[in-house]
Amino acid sequence: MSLVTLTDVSKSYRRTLALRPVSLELEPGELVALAGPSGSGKSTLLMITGGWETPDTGTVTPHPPLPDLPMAELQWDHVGFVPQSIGLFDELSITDNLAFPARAREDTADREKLLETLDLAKFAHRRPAQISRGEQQRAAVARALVTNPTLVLADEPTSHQDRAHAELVLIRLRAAADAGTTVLVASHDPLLTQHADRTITLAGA
Ligand SMILES: Nc1ncnc2c1ncn2[C@@H]1O[C@H](COP(=O)(O)OP(=O)(O)OP(=O)(O)O)[C@@H](O)[C@H]1O
Repeated sequence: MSLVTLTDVSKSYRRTLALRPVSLELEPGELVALAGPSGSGKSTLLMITGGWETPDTGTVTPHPPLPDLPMAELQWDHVGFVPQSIGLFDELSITDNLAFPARAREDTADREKLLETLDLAKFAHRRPAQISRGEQQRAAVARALVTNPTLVLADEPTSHQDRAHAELVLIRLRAAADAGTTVLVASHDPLLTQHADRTITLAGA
């Protein structure tokens, strides 16, 4: 039984076709690479999957263990998100940025270990403005994983990483998938295919 079913979802913004109709099933515990040329709709598909954008056509259906609720209501408890824009709280330390999604959860990841795995331990008490863009991006990955979510949607999570740190990010996402989390990663990074179970490629214009 799949975790999420997308059926014929498509989206346009005025005259721009952002996403051609696409159907896909995400299975529990798989890491899926979402590829395709710039502008083919990868971010749009992630936003639709997470319920933050409404498709013009088609449906997004969660299946157990996801609750039968609109996808947008499942963030952060069930759905972790790594946005392209990173989107950390500026006024909170990295540790507190992780504490925020974890606040209502009993079963959360070990935050110290998570930060260590992503080479962030020494930045735990700094605020986002006091660390580099790549470090901020890895903190956004940690935030998405801290609740041990059922589904992670990650938009270009290695775009600000050097090769070694990109590997750390992908290894941690792979570990989440191996532990049962479904992970959908939009990326141009060729390293991703080495860690993914399969690749879905969106057609360009
Ligand atoms: N809010 C918006 N208003 C108008 N057009 C938009 C909006 N969001 C996305 N688009 C357009 O929709 C298309 C798909 O955008 P999207 O960001 O989903 O592509 P992408 O495959 O993620 O691109 P990239 O690889 O460059 O990040 C693009 O042509 C983009 O310009």
